[in-house]
Amino acid sequence: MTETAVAKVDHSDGISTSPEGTQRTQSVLREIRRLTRRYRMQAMPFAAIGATHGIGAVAAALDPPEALLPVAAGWTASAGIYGYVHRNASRWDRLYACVAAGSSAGWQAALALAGANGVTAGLMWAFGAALSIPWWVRHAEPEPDVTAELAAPPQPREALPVAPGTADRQLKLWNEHIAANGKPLPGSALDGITEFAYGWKATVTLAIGEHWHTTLQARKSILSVYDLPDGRVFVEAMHGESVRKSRLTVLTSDPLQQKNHWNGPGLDPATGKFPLMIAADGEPLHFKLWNPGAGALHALISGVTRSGKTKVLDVVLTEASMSDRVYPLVIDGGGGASLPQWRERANLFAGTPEQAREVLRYTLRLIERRRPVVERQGGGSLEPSPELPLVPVVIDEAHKLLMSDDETDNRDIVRMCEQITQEGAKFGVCLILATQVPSVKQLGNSTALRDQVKAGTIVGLRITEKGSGNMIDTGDPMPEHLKDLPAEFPDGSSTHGLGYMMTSRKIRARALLLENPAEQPVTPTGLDPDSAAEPVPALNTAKKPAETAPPRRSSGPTAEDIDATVREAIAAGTEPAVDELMRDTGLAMTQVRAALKRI
Ligand SMILES: Nc1ncnc2c1ncn2[C@@H]1O[C@H](COP(=O)(O)OP(=O)(O)OP(=O)(O)O)[C@@H](O)[C@H]1O
Repeated sequence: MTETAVAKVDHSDGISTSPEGTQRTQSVLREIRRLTRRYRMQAMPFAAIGATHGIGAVAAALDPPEALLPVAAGWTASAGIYGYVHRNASRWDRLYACVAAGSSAGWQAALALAGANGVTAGLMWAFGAALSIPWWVRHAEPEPDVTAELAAPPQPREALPVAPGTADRQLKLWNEHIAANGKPLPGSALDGITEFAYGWKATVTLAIGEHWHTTLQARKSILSVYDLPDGRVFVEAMHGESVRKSRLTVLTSDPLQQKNHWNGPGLDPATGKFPLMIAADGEPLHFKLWNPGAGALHALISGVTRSGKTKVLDVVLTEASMSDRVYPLVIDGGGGASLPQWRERANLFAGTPEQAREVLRYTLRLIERRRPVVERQGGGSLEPSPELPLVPVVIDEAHKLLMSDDETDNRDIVRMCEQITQEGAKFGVCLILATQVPSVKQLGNSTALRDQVKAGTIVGLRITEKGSGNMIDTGDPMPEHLKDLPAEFPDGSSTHGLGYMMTSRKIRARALLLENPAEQPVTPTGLDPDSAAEPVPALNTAKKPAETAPPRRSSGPTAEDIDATVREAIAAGTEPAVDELMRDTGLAMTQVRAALKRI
């Protein structure tokens, strides 16, 4: 017998651990995990009935007054569970939890008095089962068809050699309907076909004289040849290879159709990035907060209402606030209604335009505070660390704060944002904006802001207007316009979070979903001593816009506000020169000039 044929034996207990045995155990464990995940909601009533029975049995076995103890503990637990549901769940769940917790408390007492093995226990199980029915009906999910999945051996995500015959079929179809003369890509070759969990990948090489953009244009024909619905074929550049080559991904099933839940912090301090989206081939796409050695990165997240922008910001803010090297500041352009979960959790939270101005001015002053730090380290850019954290200013509904109209003059906010994006990166300060459309118009018509943000990370979710994706068409052509992203998947579920991240991969992806960021812990992070010396604006005392609204311009600063800001800056040591005052106050040149004249 050869050595490899001998099953490994664990001599400590004599259990055979042959590879087949391990595989079987792993697949049983996987199946148990899958069933637990899938049926956890359905199993909840059984857990509650079992706990009620257990408490009743313990109490019945004890004599008074000790018997009171398990009942008291059970009642407290019932009240606690109800209290938790009351705070966190919908009205239906609250009502259900109220009835269930009340019944459980009643049955605990009944079992304690009448004994836990007789008719009372039977009645209690019958009552519990009846009460479970509305729960099961409400939480019933359509059972996915897993017959094929169960019949086939489990497939790991990474590429596998294709089963004989499968590649032949793909190749035959390609050669007959795509690469033949008179077909969309005559003379093209399909190589290196490999299967993965959701389909197959290959390399396409076009005939001499052709460019891979032609393969991109042939996507619809490829879909038709392989008989697939829209959105299942992706063609990507192979950077560093011949322009004739491209990577083809063909999905036989769509992993984006399911929600992909965020499952724990993933920010890597060595690279400054964390997984934010899952691409159509199941690979993660990373959001970069900073570039090691090159400073902080700005970002733009855009998409129509209900496309999932705020949820993307929730993931970004959770990763930031769980890291000991990030100190996030939050501005909610939606008047505090967009990111309410961050009101208490962010280091600073601005819910009104006036508070937003305060936070932006403060951010500009932090940049100034950090100038000597960069000088002390001899130039370059600051590397985020627990002693010197990255300061991202996250602005949701940024278009509301950046766009001006007849009623509102927000040019000072645009100017401050421009300044932060132009100067902040090397001082570890960045701007992360969320707008409805990735257009320069929504950035207050500031091409400076657009150019800076474009150099960072762009996440484009679904939009509805054609000509608006002008910040997205950078580098390689997009496989599809954001406007063409579907609002619903074929099964009728919404496509929230579906879009593209402008990384080296231009492939459809879906953002990870974090249902409730408030459940995640926050890592206390302090600013570096230079930044910490800057007085923090007292936002809680900031007036609401309604109280400050001047008659003509609802949220622009009044002349008195501007004069007061300029006076304060001069009193704090800023030279009374226009440039210096613009830098320290974030005010526009005309505003500073007018204020200096008035003062
Ligand atoms: N990645 C995702 N996966 C699955 N569902 C998501 C995802 N992102 C968001 N959703 C769901 O979509 C809905 C809308 O999300 P969200 O509030 O983030 O949208 P929005 O673009 O910020 O909308 P608005 O502009 O109206 O604030 C939410 O109910 C959320 O649960």
